[in-house]
Amino acid sequence: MAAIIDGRAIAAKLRGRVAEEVVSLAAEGIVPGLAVVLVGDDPASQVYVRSKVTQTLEAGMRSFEHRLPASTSQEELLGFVAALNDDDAVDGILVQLPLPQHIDSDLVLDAIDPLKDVDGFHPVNVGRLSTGTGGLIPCTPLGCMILLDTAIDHYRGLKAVVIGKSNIVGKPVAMLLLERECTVTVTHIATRNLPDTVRSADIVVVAAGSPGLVRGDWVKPGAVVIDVGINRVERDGRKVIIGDAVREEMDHAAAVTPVPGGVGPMTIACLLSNTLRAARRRRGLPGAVREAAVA
Ligand SMILES: Nc1nc(=O)c2c([nH]1)NC[C@@H]1CN(c3ccc(C(=O)N[C@@H](CCC(=O)O)C(=O)O)cc3)C=[N+]21
Ligand SMILES: [Mg+2]
Repeated sequence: MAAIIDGRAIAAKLRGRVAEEVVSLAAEGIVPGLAVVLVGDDPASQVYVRSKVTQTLEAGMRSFEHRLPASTSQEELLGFVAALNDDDAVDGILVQLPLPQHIDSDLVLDAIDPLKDVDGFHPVNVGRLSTGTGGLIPCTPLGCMILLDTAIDHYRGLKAVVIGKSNIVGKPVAMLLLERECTVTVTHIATRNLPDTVRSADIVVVAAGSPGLVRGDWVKPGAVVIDVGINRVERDGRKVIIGDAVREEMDHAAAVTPVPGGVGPMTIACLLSNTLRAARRRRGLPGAVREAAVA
């Protein structure tokens, strides 16, 4: 039977550690603050932003929630980001994606102060990740690594197959696996013989946004499967959330993450940890939770 990696419990533990560090920072008169900017009224985004705000407050940090109308112009949003860059109470800035069609998200991400870029999407942080020179690491990939750490002691030489090549998950998680000296193959929707490639993997990270893509016979016995997919589908007339892997077919895996309750909760816990890290870094204080969580 595959072990089920309990993302909810591991995320709760990480949030607890962040909260403890927030208490010790408060003794030095520092309260980390996270600004979350939501443009428009996408229902899924509203739910995520609500969780982010609640969990930020629960960790003892300041939350600045900004809801802007869908009609906000690119110039207005850029001006807004500039003001948050200049606001000393703001340690972390997250602009919720996706943005409305008329806004160029790359321009907006480029405008965020890299030191406050808790999503790790700014080109400076992307570059720092690829050269292994510090910087802020994207939350979902960081969460994947913390979950993997519960199932894997030695990464060196293991074969990792990433399915998905997004800037948000696929590419950065590949970099983190490479950093651990895995042999990394990044695959995607155009990859030929995808099942055969996946069958060679000791570690499978699937972030394809394709419900039930990874079947049991794609997965080598003893492999670890990290499922990043969050797909809202209808099953027997009920709306449910499923991942990119068919979990009922994964008994022969060593460990798998559930959906929900796997990677998702880790994403927000890592956002809080990145905010704490940004607050320390900006003041020239040494590291934060991440070093302890991802050695
Ligand atoms: N700038 C930016 N940064 C993000 O990090 C970002 C974003 N934009 N846009 C949307 C995606 C999605 N995302 C999730 C966060 C938490 C869960 C989560 O907590 N999921 C739970 C609940 C799932 C549910 O009920 O919807 C779970 O998987 O168990 C999922 C997805 C962050 N995102
Ligand atoms: Mg999940």
